[in-house]
Amino acid sequence: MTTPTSPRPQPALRGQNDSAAPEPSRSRSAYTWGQTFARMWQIMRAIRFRLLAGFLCAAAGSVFALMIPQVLQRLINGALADAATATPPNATPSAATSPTTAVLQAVGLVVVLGVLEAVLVYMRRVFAVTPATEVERTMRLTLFHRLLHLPTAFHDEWGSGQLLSRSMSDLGQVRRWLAFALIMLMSDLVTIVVGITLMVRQSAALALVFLAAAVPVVVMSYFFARRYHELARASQDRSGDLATTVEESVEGIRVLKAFGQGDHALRGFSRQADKLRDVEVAKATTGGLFDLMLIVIPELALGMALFIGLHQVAGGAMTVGALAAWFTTAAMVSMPVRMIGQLFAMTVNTKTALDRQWEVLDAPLTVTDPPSPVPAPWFSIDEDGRAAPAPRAAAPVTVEFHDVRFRYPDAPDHMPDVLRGVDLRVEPGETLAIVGVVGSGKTTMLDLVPRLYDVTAGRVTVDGVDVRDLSLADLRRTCAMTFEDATLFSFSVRDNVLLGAPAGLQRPGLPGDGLLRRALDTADAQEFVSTLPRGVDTEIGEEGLSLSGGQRQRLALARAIAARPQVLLLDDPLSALDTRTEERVSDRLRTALRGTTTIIVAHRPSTVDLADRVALLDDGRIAGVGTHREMMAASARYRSVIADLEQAESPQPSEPGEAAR
Ligand SMILES: Nc1ncnc2c1ncn2[C@@H]1O[C@H](COP(=O)(O)OP(=O)(O)OP(=O)(O)O)[C@@H](O)[C@H]1O
Repeated sequence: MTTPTSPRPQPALRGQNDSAAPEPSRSRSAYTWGQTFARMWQIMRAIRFRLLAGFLCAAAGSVFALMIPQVLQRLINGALADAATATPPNATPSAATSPTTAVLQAVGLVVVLGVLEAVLVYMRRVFAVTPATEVERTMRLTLFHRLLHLPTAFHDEWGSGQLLSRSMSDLGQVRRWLAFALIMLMSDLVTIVVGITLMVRQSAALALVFLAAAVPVVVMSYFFARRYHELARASQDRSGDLATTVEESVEGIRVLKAFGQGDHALRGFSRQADKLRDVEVAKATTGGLFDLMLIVIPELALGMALFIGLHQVAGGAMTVGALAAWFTTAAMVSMPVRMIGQLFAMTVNTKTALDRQWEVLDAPLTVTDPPSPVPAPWFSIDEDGRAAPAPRAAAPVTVEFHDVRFRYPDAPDHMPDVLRGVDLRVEPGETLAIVGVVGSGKTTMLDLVPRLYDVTAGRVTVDGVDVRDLSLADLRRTCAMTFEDATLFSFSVRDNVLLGAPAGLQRPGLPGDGLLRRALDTADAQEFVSTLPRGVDTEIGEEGLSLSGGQRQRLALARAIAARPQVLLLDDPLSALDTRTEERVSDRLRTALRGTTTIIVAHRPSTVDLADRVALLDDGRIAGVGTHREMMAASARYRSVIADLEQAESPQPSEPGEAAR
């Protein structure tokens, strides 16, 4: 089992030092060929009969094609030889022995064999393509399912392009291999075995010459496979890195433009593209050389066989028909031998693609359901003892941090733990603000409640229940969160806002419409949403990019409110709003938050006003808790942090409405 060890690839923007930038060096897969394909077989089992039918069609097609030289041999040695030796030029041959009839029969047979081969090739496709596409779909769903369940730490470590290329191009490669290369590989082997058997029957000596050529081919195949596998891996990894760069650059296109970094980004991108091109060229050259050998060596063997064969015919040890049939068969066997190079290369690419799948599928699920989840006491419990979807009416919960330590898995060794013994109790229904200097671990604290990360030591509890003892579904229904970066999806406004709303309230016309209106109203989003072309049914662009930062932030806030959580976690929720909008939203939030236990990360003194109490996070611990007034009076450190926040607060846009894009 392997996991990537490299950091996220360098994006183009960071490409200024690209020449010196570390090359992503993911650890090589430790899967053997046997392991990779035994695992693939488990997935292919469901389609094995259809694949077998495809293979039988392909093999039968090849055998029919191999029959054609046999027809030729009979024709040359039989009717044509008789006609040449026994029939006087002006004699009228009988219908039974007429060479014309024999030729017509032979041509008819060749046509029938050819048509049969064509029909069988078509049937091979019919049998193979649909199941291969099904396997591709199943594998894609499995991968996506895994990605959704892998811990946040996994996504910190892996570039999005790497995951994109694994779920798109790698799986396309697997489909092509299943639908074509695998079946052709097997049917080519059948062609080679049947063809060589026929060649041995026609002339063992000539067949021996042909077979002798197989020795260097096998030796070369071994070295080719090793080298090609390395190059295929490098190529697939580099195209994943390139996809990450494209994705990051497109996402950050405004930053690149605003900072005039377009050319710079292009240079970084071009260096990455050059590296991919170099690998692709090396791959094509290696494959080309192998193909060359696969053509040259059998051709040399055929040349030598022709020389020996002509001697045998001259000496009467072989008929002309047998020699002609031998060569036609040898030519037909040479074709799959040549094809095998390409099919082998496709198989190597597929092994690499599969290994890249297994790496993701084998990445450990570290944040999982406990073996016996505790039913969340704040949900009403149904007759079967399961937590019912609707939360019990107004029952605010406590949230507590007990001696919590936390360290990011990818943190450098010299860095101390982010949290080093955090103790904090948030009372039921209370709104508590966390204040601290930049990078002190405020967001990290929020992340630990819904288990986006698990504590390294200590406990986080909700109403006394360790969050790790709850099922993830219950825990995530209990909490709703807004993030500093307000991510929206390419859905309608309604679907974005009701994303986490209780099940059953997410379709138009249901009571969810009231919930939607209230959530939009609280986040002061109702007015701008009503100006959108289709109101709440307006599809918003990819990641909501067609909205301003302030609009996106308000929709994200509405989404958290509409989830009707017991615990609301707000990471600097008003940062993109202008002063007047912030005041309006703050007023409405104060009412909406009543009865909901809320932790709010405050980067601005005005956000602190929303809170009943404030906790100062300093040096990895809670250095004090109290009302803002108490903290101002009691803690010099708090005063200094607040002073820094006031100073850092940037000038607000003067226009009412929202912050500029
Ligand atoms: N995924 C991660 N992997 C490694 N280190 C991280 C990760 N996320 C955050 N950190 C580090 O952990 C520390 C705390 O980060 P966190 O985002 O919790 O701070 P914060 O107080 O919320 O900062 P800010 O005020 O800027 O929002 C920082 O030093 C940060 O660099």
